[in-house]
Amino acid sequence: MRDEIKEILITEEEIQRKIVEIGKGLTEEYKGRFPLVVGVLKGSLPFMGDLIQRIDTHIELDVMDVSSYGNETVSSGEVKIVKDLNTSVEGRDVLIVEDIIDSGLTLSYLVKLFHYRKAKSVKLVTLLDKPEGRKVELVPDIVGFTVPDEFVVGYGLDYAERYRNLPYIGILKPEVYNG
Ligand SMILES: O=P(O)(O)OC[C@H]1O[C@H](OP(=O)(O)OP(=O)(O)O)[C@H](O)[C@@H]1O
Ligand code: HPA
Ligand SMILES: [Mg+2]
Repeated sequence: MRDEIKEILITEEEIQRKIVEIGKGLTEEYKGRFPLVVGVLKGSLPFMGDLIQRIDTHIELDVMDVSSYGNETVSSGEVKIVKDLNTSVEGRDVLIVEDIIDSGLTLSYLVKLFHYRKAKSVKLVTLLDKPEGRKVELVPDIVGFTVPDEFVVGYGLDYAERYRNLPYIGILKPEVYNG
């Protein structure tokens, strides 16, 4: 374990077991429907990469980069599209894949955007849900784990772009971001 990590919240094994379970459910749900799976950069990359291998039916993949945090631990509240999809969502079953829902600002923006762009359905799967962080009402369709109101890192989640490559989810020691 790295020195800057106070505690491991979710181990690598727990994450991978959960992904198999979520993948089974999504396989049943999307069989014969060719959903557009949208990963939200950059945090969702490890989760999306592992999850799609557990969805045993045809999917199309795209990514979108939306940012509201910059290098801070608190959302600025302003959602910026850094990179849009290459694919039209019109008439498509869209599955958004996220690493975490915290304030809900990023995802409520995306869900509204895809409805506005006439998606047939929009579902949201997130590895982590931090309900105490919510600033807008948003209930994800599928949640891997519920986490406490602390800044978590690892498995895609960063602090100032670091720690995304940890295979587990951990809590950072406060002195790391308080200087
Ligand atoms: O519910 P919210 O408060 O909106 O927070 C969740 C979003 O914030 C993080 O992304 P970030 O903007 O940090 O970009 P990143 O994935 O590149 O780290 C995370 O990956 C989610 O996309
Ligand atoms: O707890 C978090 N950790 C990392 N990135 C985040 N983006 C929203 N919440 C978090
Ligand atoms: Mg981030």
